[in-house]
Amino acid sequence: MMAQYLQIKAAHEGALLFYRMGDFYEMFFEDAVAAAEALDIALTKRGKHDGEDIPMCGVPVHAAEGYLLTLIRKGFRVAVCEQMESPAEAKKRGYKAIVKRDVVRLVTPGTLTEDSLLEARRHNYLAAFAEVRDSCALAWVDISTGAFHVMPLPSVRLGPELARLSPSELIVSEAKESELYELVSEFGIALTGLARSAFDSTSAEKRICDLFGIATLDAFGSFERAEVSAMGALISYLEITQKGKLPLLRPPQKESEARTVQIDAATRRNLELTHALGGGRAGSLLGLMDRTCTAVGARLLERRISSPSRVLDIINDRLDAVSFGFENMRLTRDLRETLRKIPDLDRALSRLSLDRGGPRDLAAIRNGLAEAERLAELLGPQDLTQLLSDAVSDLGGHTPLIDLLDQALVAEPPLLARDGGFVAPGYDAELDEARTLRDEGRGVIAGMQQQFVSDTGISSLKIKHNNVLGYFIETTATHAEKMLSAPFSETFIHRQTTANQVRFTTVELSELETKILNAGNHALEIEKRLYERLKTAILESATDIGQTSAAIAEIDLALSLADLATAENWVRPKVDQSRAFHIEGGRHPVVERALAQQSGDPFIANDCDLSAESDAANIWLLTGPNMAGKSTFLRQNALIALMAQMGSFVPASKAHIGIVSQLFSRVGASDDLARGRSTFMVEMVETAAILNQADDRALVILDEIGRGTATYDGLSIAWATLEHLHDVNKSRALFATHYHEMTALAGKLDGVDNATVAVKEWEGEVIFLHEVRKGAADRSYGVQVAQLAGLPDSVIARARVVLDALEKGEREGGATQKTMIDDLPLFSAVPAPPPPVQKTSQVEEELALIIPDELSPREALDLIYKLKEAAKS
Ligand SMILES: Nc1ncnc2c1ncn2[C@@H]1O[C@H](COP(=O)(O)OP(=O)(O)OP(=O)(O)O)[C@@H](O)[C@H]1O
Repeated sequence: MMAQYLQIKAAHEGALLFYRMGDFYEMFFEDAVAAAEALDIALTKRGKHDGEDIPMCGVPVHAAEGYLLTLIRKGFRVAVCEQMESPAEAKKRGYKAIVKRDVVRLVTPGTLTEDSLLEARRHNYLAAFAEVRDSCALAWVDISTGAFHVMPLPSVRLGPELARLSPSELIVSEAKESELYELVSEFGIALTGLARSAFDSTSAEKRICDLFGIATLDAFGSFERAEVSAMGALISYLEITQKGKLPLLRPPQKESEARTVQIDAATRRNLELTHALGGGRAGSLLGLMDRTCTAVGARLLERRISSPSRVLDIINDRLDAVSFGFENMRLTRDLRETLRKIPDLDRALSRLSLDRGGPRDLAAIRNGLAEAERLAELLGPQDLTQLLSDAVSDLGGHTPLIDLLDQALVAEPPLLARDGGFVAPGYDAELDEARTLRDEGRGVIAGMQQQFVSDTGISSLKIKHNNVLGYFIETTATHAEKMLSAPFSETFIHRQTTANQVRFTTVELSELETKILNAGNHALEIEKRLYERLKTAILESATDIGQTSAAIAEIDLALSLADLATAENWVRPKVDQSRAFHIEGGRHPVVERALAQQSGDPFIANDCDLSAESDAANIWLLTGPNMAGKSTFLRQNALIALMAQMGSFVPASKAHIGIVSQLFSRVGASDDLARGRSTFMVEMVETAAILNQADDRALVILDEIGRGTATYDGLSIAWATLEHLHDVNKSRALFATHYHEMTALAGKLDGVDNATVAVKEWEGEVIFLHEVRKGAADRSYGVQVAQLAGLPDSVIARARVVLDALEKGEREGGATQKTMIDDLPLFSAVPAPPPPVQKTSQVEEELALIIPDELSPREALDLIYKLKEAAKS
């Protein structure tokens, strides 16, 4: 057996081998050591190899999925090796024959299909990046849904695309593995190197044609060599991991960077589009916007947020659909009730195609398609928008399949086909008979016993069962003679005589016995056969079911956005080809929700107008105190543009947006120590990317550029950056800064306006109004904010003295500033107040004296009144 293990293991280097032995997957040698640690399970040993103990650990087959998930999350790949025959079959080949085993599947992060291993509301992409001569391409699939896409992609754009798609695994040629390692690991993606041959574009073309059963790739459009190579590599990897059983993929859809808003990785992170800075979905725009009722709808929402469109017709079609839902809220509610009942058709289909499905997947298809027809009935009579009417026409046409599944399946089938019990009674006569025999076997036997009693006249005759004889007829020895002579001896065949009993069988009884014993197995076999038949019927309609599923996703998304817009009081934006950017009463959706939940404070809505003449810039230079709401304002405007272009209503009272082609944001500072970059370096790298790429259709938000270095260096960089954005990039931009000197630029550059976030000063404290107004701020109120944050009073007092001195110095001219600093009163000038002594209150003192166990209920109540009084004074 070890020889077999080692041979299989050698063919699957780099993966943990789950070696099936009966009801367990066992692991040996270093696999066992690694898995035991990763799974926190016991490490034992079994036998010896080369004189050494063999380390071993195992997981039960029925619980294997959970362990698989942990291993995959921890970065392992797992080769699942099954027994290909039963031990009895092996024995037939010889007493010492080893059960045949083979790897049936290689489980990797990008090739998961089980519900328990996947997030229902997120795609799980496997991507491949290929380079052919000077051109490159990226292809990606989600084998759990069949989605398949490809696009040409210059290698410099790989990072942003990986950030957009966030695949679980990326395949590259072995030669590129080390070059891309750093980039890919930054996104937490598993990197897999494949031999160059997997990327060969000539054999790739054949592989794609074979998969889809087409003669030439032209059937799907025209593709560059690099695209073909990337798609071919994906398919060849699927062949390796799925051991030849290929998932049901849709024909590859060609995507183009030119059709979606370009958003780089840093901007995605900063704007917290699909993940909050803390890492999770909660707190992100996606988390806030997701009101979808179906998993397919949720996945579509994530795709839309990650890839807002810049094609006007597409945007308006989507907005029309949301408007329909918005204007027909009652119908929307009814439709959403129906949508909630629709299971994940795509994932059920994919499991069925890979033979990893079960009866519940059959039922999921039946229920989903039936509800889709219901949706079509509700929507059919309406005056629909283009997108919705296209979707509705893809919902129906499944009646024969639904009828078939309806008749064939019970209402709530079990998970596994193995145990049977999913085919409805009355569907198959043979199955019904087999089940009757199995379930009512005792009843049938009892009937037979009755018959024998009346035939023989022996009232004590019984039919019994034991493990040696099976079913037998038993009479007391007194009737032996009668039974053993004609005419009964012709029917009753003697089996055994004991001290007091004689036992017989009959042809009829042994036939019935065989039938009963086999009935269970027979019923299971029939059910398995029917399962295969139903599965085939479904897979034959896979393309249509896929289309229905896509239509469900579109309808769900449009209605969920309508529901959201109604609940959150959002409006339909006007989107056109102009260079307008005019928002009235704009809000930051996530901050607004957080305020409502935490403090109940209202969010202050603000206007923003960056509308620019053709080929000119329009930039707002935003100054204002710390904590006033500058970053929030910047982000909310970027988010509003993005939401409008993904086809959603927006958090504003009015919005007019001329198509934005690129969105850039440089907000907040973060170190990138892992890549050896300081805060300031990261800031400069990101700013450089913006200045090198932004065009006159870009929307740029820059927050406190230059703050990570010395004041004058920072100011100079910020100044020059703003000028470049204005003169060269000509973008629409929002620029927040604490360098008040920069407000002078508004007078010099046509397209620059000053804006500020208002605060009120009251009794030495700042009150944040969060109102954005035209004009410049005079100061930053940093010291007041520091005081709010709880800096020790001594530090605040000292900071005020230093600030006064510095400001005085500045008023009197920069040259004298050094003298002013030298002249700063030393600490002795402002005696530091003694550190505050923690005073114990009267209530606390009294509390300390209480011995609770010695109090009667009455005394305890009196004490509470007393303490409450004391607390008031
Ligand atoms: N329009 C608004 N209405 C209500 N509250 C707001 C608004 N804008 C911001 N806030 C609140 O003020 C807090 C600070 O906002 P923000 O971080 O945008 O300030 P900032 O001016 O960028 O500060 P800093 O200059 O210190 O980075 C937010 O967390 C939010 O709670």
